[in-house]
Amino acid sequence: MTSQEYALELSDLVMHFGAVRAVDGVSLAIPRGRVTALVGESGSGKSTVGRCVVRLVEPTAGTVRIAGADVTHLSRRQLRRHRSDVSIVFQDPAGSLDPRMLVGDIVAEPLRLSGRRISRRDRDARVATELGRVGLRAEVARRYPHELSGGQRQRVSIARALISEPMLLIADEPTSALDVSVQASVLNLLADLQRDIGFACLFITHDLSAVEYLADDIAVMYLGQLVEKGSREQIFARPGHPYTQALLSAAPVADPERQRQRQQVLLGDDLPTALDPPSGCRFRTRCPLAFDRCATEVPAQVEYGDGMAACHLVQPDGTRPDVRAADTNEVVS
Ligand SMILES: Nc1ncnc2c1ncn2[C@@H]1O[C@H](COP(=O)(O)OP(=O)(O)OP(=O)(O)O)[C@@H](O)[C@H]1O
Repeated sequence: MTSQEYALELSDLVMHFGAVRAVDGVSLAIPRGRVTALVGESGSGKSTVGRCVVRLVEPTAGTVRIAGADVTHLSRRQLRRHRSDVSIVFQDPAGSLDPRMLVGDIVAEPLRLSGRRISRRDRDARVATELGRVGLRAEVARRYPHELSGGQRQRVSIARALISEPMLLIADEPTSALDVSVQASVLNLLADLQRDIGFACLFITHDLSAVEYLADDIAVMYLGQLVEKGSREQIFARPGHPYTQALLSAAPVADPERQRQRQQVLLGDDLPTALDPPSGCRFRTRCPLAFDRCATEVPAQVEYGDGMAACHLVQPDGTRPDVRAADTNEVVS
């Protein structure tokens, strides 16, 4: 693939906040029209990757390319005007929508900021179309955010993000602040819109099961680094990295029979800090399979199936460890 065929390319992206190594050398490419889920626990650096892409923060090092163009050092203003547009939907719609603005003005804001002239009538028509696309009636344009439910507000955020027809959408935990009862409908809406419109998407989530029907590819992040990448099929069927295996074992399974039979690997809550990550493999302090080499040698990213895994126990011939077989760990059935 040439650079143009990727909606997003991150090369060795680094974002340090002082001594906090939030993102520490992430390389990732999303082809146009495809969805990559970026998964990992809270604090692993996922949101910071998304914020670097839309330039809410300026990366410490590395490059961000959108549709082949290096946008790493453009100002946010320049980025906005860039032909290859990128939008973001945040976790909390209440915090990201200005409470003093009417919904219609919120949704139309990207059109105003783009600097292109557009008549009031065309603008209102675009807003009505966009609200319709996300399942809201046109009258909602004359309401304020506080008059809407959480799910409706997140639909407004999605309408605002899509009105400028971005090639790339960053969706940062778009359903995790919502009531469980509406999470699925917002997730389905995003999946339908992505299929209809065909934008590329970086879908940030801590919940692997949420991406099973949405993602083409999955990238797994741990303490600022990617530990595994691969197609959705491969990650679910043959996860290579012990961390991916543990995350999958913790995700709820719909089938009660499978849920009973599977083994869950408990990692505990003791995620080390990004201030002082462990030497060698960063996952080793929680890995049930860690051995001497893991403390001294940073694992290389080896080719594994259709992606990569960074673990001393994964081999390019497809050999992989199995965390459930580890007898040194708390393994529960
Ligand atoms: N502006 C900031 N200043 C200092 N540290 C920050 C800043 N933003 C993020 N961090 C730190 O960077 C690390 C990664 O945070 P980030 O929010 O990217 O993780 P995350 O995986 O998205 O988690 P969450 O799901 O909780 O948002 C954390 O240790 C966090 O405390």
